[in-house]
Amino acid sequence: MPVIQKIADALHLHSHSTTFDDKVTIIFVLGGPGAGKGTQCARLVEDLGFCHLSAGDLLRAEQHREGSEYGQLIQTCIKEGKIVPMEVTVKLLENAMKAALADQQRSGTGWTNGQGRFLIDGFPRKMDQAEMFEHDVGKAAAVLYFVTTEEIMLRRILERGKTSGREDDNVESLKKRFNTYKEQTMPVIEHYEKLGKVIEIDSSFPIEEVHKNAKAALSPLLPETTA
Ligand SMILES: Nc1ncnc2c1ncn2[C@@H]1O[C@H](COP(=O)(O)OP(=O)(O)OP(=O)(O)O)[C@@H](O)[C@H]1O
Ligand SMILES: O=c1ccn([C@@H]2O[C@H](COP(=O)(O)O)[C@@H](O)[C@H]2O)c(=O)[nH]1
Repeated sequence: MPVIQKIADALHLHSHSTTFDDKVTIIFVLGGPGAGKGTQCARLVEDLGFCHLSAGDLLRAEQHREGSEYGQLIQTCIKEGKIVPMEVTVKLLENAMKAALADQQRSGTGWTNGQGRFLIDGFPRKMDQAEMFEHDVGKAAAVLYFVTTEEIMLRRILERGKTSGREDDNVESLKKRFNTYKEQTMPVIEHYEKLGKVIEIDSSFPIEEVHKNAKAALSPLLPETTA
């Protein structure tokens, strides 16, 4: 984002609207590879009616979509643990959010009168993505941050790699993913920490215990459903 635009935004010199307003609750979900983000998002979908969008899953689907101009680029980035250019990922997320909000089948808690609630899993992994998403798409209410040791993450990913078929669930790719995480994603977490938006959950414990803690921390942030 150009500096002049940042200053204008900070001073509220012009009004700028995002694609989604505050009827839509957006929670970013971060944590190292294998911290348990996807597992916990699935449990929160069951309990709190979230729509779960994994940036990695959307990228893998785009990689395999016939006719995609980004297939090769995405494949290389994923294998190397690099971040795909933000324009691609932000657009995929925005489209998926629009589709979920337009989906007539989706109803119930948090999904009436234009309301919606999203867990955006594995995103933003880099500051430029965070800035672009919040400027164009919508504001994040909080960042759910799952933390455990590198040893536990390594063990979980290598176990998952036996059946996942993922090209990056191996020691070589994992080392690169850990590096990218430390160099590019940690600054994102620090940024949101300064804004008081980070909910940190220790994900070293069994799945149900982690879920109980995550659910208790998130529930108060969710708006009442309007009739
Ligand atoms: N609390 C837990 N205890 C034990 N195993 C777990 C726990 N949470 C997740 N797992 C297992 O660890 C593996 C990684 O979990 P998951 O896919 O949820 O991680 P992730 O953070 O989404 O990883 P990535 O960012 O690489 O996609 C999975 O096989 C999952 O079943
Ligand atoms: O915003 C994002 C999210 C992910 N990626 C790439 O995808 C892989 C796998 O992500 P998972 O969350 O582990 O499924 C990640 O290592 C990046 O290469 C991305 O570029 N941008």
